[in-house]
Formats: sequence, C-alpha cells, structure tokens
Amino acid sequence: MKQFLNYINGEFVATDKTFEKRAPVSNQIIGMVHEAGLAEVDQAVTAAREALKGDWGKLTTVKRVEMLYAVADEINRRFDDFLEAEIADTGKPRSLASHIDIPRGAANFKVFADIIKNVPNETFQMDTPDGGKAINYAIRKPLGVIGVVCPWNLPLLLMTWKVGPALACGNTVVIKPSEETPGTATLLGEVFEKVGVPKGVYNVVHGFGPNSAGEFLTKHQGVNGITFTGETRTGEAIMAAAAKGVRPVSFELGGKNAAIVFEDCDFDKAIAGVTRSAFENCGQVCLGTERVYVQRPIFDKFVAALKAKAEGLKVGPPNEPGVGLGPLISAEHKEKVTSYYAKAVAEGATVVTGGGSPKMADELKNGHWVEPTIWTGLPETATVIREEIFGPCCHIAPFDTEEEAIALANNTTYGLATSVWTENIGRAHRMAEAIEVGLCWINSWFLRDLRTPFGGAKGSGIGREGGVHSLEFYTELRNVCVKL
Ligand SMILES: NC(=O)C1=CN([C@@H]2O[C@H](COP(=O)(O)OP(=O)(O)OC[C@H]3O[C@@H](n4cnc5c(N)ncnc54)[C@H](O)[C@@H]3O)[C@@H](O)[C@H]2O)C=CC1
Ligand SMILES: O=C(O)/C=C/C=C(\O)C(=O)O
Repeated sequence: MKQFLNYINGEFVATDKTFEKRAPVSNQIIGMVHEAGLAEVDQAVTAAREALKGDWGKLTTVKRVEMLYAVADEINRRFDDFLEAEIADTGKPRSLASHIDIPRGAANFKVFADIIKNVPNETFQMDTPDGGKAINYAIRKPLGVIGVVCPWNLPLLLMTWKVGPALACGNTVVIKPSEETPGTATLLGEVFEKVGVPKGVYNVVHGFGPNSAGEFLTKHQGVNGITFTGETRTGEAIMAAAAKGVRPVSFELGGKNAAIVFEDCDFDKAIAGVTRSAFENCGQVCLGTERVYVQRPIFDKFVAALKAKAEGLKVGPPNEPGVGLGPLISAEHKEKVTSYYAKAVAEGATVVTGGGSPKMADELKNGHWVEPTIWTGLPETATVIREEIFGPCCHIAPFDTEEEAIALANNTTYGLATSVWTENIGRAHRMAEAIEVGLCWINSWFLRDLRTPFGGAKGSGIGREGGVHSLEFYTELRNVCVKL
C-alpha cells in the first residue's frame, strides 16, 4: 500500500498516526497518509527557519532563480508521475490534468523566477530641508517562513501558485496539503531533493485542519505569513490564528460567480464557455459559474443548448477516452452537493437536467459521481443561488436590462469572478466596471496570464497574488533613505 510521508528538512518522515486516502472514482483505499502532529509541524517550521539562515538565505537571486527553473524542468521531466498522482488523488479527467494542472505546476516556478529577476526597485530623490538632496530606495526582503494551506480541487496548481513566488522571493515554506490530496505535494519533495535545493526550504506536513497539522501550522509563531485557498469559514479560523503575532494572510476564498449572457453574444462561444465554467473539474473550481443570467430574448434557446451540452458530457474515470466529467472529491463532498440538489427541488426549482447520480459500472459504483445539473425558476433568495455548492450545477435566470444584470451579479456576499458574454465592446467595459469582483472575463473564462492580479473582492478573499502582486505578500519592503 502506498505511504504518503511528510517531508521535513529534506527527509521523508513517517508517523505512527495514519489515515486513509481513498480514490474518488471507486472509494477504494489507495494509500495511507502519515499525519503530522505538533512535534512534526514544529520540526518543519524549525527546519524552514534554519534554512533561511543557512545556504538558502545566502543564495544570490540568480542562483535561486536557476534552482526554480530546475524544479520546473524536473516537474516536466516527471510529467507522467505528477499526472498519475494528481489523477489518483482527484479522479479528474486525464485530458484536464495534463492540459491545466501539471503544466501550470511547472509554469508557476518559471514565471515567478522571471519576475523576481526582472522586478525593478522603487527610488525617489527628494529635496531636504537644508537645501540638499536625499535618495530613497526600497529593497525587498523575504517575509520568512510561509505557511501554505491548500485545498483539494487543483492540488498541484494551487500549491505551486503559492510556493513558486514564495521561494522566488527567498522565503522557505511549510505546506499543509488537503487531507484529500496528499500525492503531488509529497512527490514534489523528491523533485526538490533531486534538484539540490537546500534542506528545510520545502517542507510538507500532512493532516487535517482543526486540532491537526492545519491548526498547528497556522498557530505556530515561527510562521511569518499564511497563504490559503479554500472555504470562507476556514479562512475565518486561519485569520483568527494569524491574529496572534499579527501575521499577514493572503486568502483566496469561495465564490458564487455569475455568468452574464447578452442577446448580442456570439451564441456558440457563450454556450461553450458557460459549459466549461459550470462543469469543468466537476464544478470544483472556485472561479466556476453557479449563477447564469441570460437576456430574455435568447433565454429559452440558451437553456436548451446548455442542457444539450450537459447531457453530452461523458461521466467516467480519468483514462476513459472522451470523458468530460470526473467524480467529486469525496463521499462527504458528494453528500454536500446532493443535499443542494435536493434543496433546489424542495424550494421549487424546475430541473432542466440532472439532479441525481448516474448509474456507473460495478467497479465504479462506489465512486462519488453526480450528474451535471441545471435548474431554472428559482427566486434569488433560493439556497442554491445564495450558497457556494462547488459541484457541476448552475441555475439559469432571465434578465432584461444591463442595470438588472449588474444588480443580479452583485447580489451576493462573494466577489471572486464573473464572465460576460457580449459582442458590444462598450457594454463589455461597462459591465467590467460595475460588477464587484476581483476577476472579470469578457467572452472567455479561466484564461490565465500569470502576470496579472488574481484574487477576490468582498467575502472572496484578502489580497492579490500573481505577477508582481505576489511580491507584495511574500516580501517586506524596506526603505533606505540616503542623505547626499
Ligand atoms: N478553492 C475554493 O474555493 C475551495 C472551496 N472549497 C469549499 O470548501 C468546502 C469544504 O472543503 P474543504 O476541503 O473541507 O475546505 P477547507 O477550506 O475546509 O480546507 C482547505 C484546507 O484548509 C485546511 N483547514 C481546514 N480547517 C482548518 C483550520 N481550522 N486551520 C487550518 N487549516 C485548516 C484543510 O485541511 C485543507 O488543507 C467544499 O465543500 C467547497 O465548497 C473547497 C476547496 C477549495
Ligand atoms: O490560479 C489559477 O489559475 C486558478 C485558481 C483556482 C482556484 O483558486 C480555485 O479553484 O480554488
């Protein structure tokens, strides 16, 4: 049986407390995860602190950048190993993991290596009261030890999205992968070892949140900053932990994202885009669409076309050709998603398609499968329109005017992402200006340039990462004022 070990100070570390990792496609045990206790978390944080003072802290930026390039190259060399680990953990289609998750895992190291190499320092020359001059310049110092708390939906992509810039800036990291997806973070330990990154720079501690590795890590006073992607309620708990020691946090939290489809859109592109945004990764993407608003003249045509797309999605295991929809991550998450399916019906939804669990072959029947689901006819107060479900489902409602579409999109405590579908350029810009989100896609969805600011407005997060914005979190600026 596979053992998922912690990775602390350059060593793979077993513990005597383990928990099961089950395959989402079959619910069969695929390995045992070694849970880190207080002692292991403390060892990992101590190792990360020591590495800051040791070889890693002394490396030049050029050398550090070379190492991060080597990490990316090694991920690409072991592409298939990462692909298998990601697929085993999540059950997502091979086509998806091989196009998005693994390439982004490597890119996250290269992009931030390039950024740190090229970022200029800020300088200001000033007049001084004695009639002379002074020059100010700001230098960037690493924040220190970064606690990285990760979710299970895009495990390698989201973990490296934080580890890449953190290390590029000269920090060290202790990662707490989701208990559901221990695979790729553990494998990355082998990559760091192979490349020769000094011990203690990259550490992984496995476990759960409360009263386990997640809580131990975020409460540890040796951690200088915490970056987290996941549920808003977890963000609140982590923020409370970070308050002690007044440590900074960077949060990317939940969403209840709207797609706005105008009658002047390119219809086929809009349908293809909303199909992806509602159902990709089985709806387990924080940027995904769970609320669709369609201008009334094309409402019926749109509902019929999205229904056809949803019904055309092949549900199945990662390696089956043509599969578009994998399983949900866990039995617990399936319970949650299907409870929303039931609530939608109880609150009076018209079920356009789906609403249940598909019949699967015998070897897959215990997997966490659900049908892609579309509802119409609910009031804006309905639970499935208000709460983040994180499943392959959406509600579609009609609207008449631009103003009404804006009000509907903004009628949520979240503010992560939106997509607007229109061929009217003026309208597109007006919508981008008015919808309260961190990310607005026009005639596209999940099109990512890693240099751009990424994060949520309102309840969807704190701060922005991406490009130079990541440096704001992962470094401290020190101003140096030189009197001439
Ligand atoms: N990207 C997103 O927006 C994501 C949202 N979710 C949503 O969250 C729901 C719950 O999924 P979970 O995996 O349980 O998400 P979660 O937010 O509870 O867990 C994410 C990470 O935080 C850790 N964690 C949990 N409680 C913690 C605490 N008190 N202190 C420190 N670390 C803690 C977990 O162990 C995991 O590594 C899902 O049903 C989904 O709706 C889940 C994953 C990603
Ligand atoms: O960084 C990206 O491109 C994707 C981010 C997606 C999430 O943060 C998520 O689904 O949680």
